[in-house]
Amino acid sequence: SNCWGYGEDDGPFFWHKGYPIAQGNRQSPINIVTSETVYDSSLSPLIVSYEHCTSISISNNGCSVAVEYADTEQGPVIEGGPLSDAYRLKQFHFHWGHKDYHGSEHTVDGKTYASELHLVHWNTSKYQTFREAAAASDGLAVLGVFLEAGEEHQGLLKITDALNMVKFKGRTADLKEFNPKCLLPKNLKYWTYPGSLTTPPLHESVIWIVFEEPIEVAKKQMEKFRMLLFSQEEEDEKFMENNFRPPQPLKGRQVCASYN
Ligand SMILES: CN[C@H]1CN(c2cccc(OC)c2)S(=O)(=O)c2sc(S(N)(=O)=O)cc21
Ligand SMILES: [Zn+2]
Repeated sequence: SNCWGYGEDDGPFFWHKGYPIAQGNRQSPINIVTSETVYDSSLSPLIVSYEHCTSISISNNGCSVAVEYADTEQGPVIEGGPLSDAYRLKQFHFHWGHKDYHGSEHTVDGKTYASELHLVHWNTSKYQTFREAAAASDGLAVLGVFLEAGEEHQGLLKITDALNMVKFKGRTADLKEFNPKCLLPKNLKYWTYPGSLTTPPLHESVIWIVFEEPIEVAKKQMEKFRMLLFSQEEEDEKFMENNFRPPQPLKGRQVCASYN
């Protein structure tokens, strides 16, 4: 099991002890200062090809809830935008807070959102396995989507209705044919910058693509994430919430905007 977490004695401020890269030069998340982003006209539109979506399962891995995808040639891929290669979807997961006013990892001019969805992809053009890609500087591409409290999100219902089946750490449930395209915002304007995984092992291997427009989810859908547990059955109940890392130093990186 992980020796890191989000508590007072194993949370983000302690991670550097086991993972010195935590104090590296391209750590994530960051606060996106919109006045300092640079419009990059060379950024082509992002191409999201999620047609063949063979989701397998949804699981509580003790730090988040994740939906895993089969690792097949014709799986869901993204390309274009800041990417020089094709990146295949491996899993998506969420980060959220104790209340709706916070919970996202990236912030925008200091604004926090209720939650942040991460769709994790790996570079299948250059690397043979996910593990190999996860340690390479251009190995991963993660799409970040902000969630804010508002109208009920129909596409997310299949996920939020499945959460009671994976309440405890280590639990997995079938979740077939879930196409996450419905979780993307209407407007695919994005910011992009070179960063890292936001949890240990904190590899500096992620090209981040963060959409500006949040999606709306109902308060009762957000509440369902907060009834998940960090703990296993038979352990003291610890509600899974505030599983987000705070913004990290930019260290001179430039954040590019896909739009002017
Ligand atoms: C526990 N969370 C991570 C698990 N993974 C991971 C990555 C690389 C190596 C590895 O073990 C060697 C596991 S992961 O790729 O699924 C991701 S993506 C991600 S985030 N929040 O930056 O999008 C965190 C993690
Ligand atoms: Zn994440």
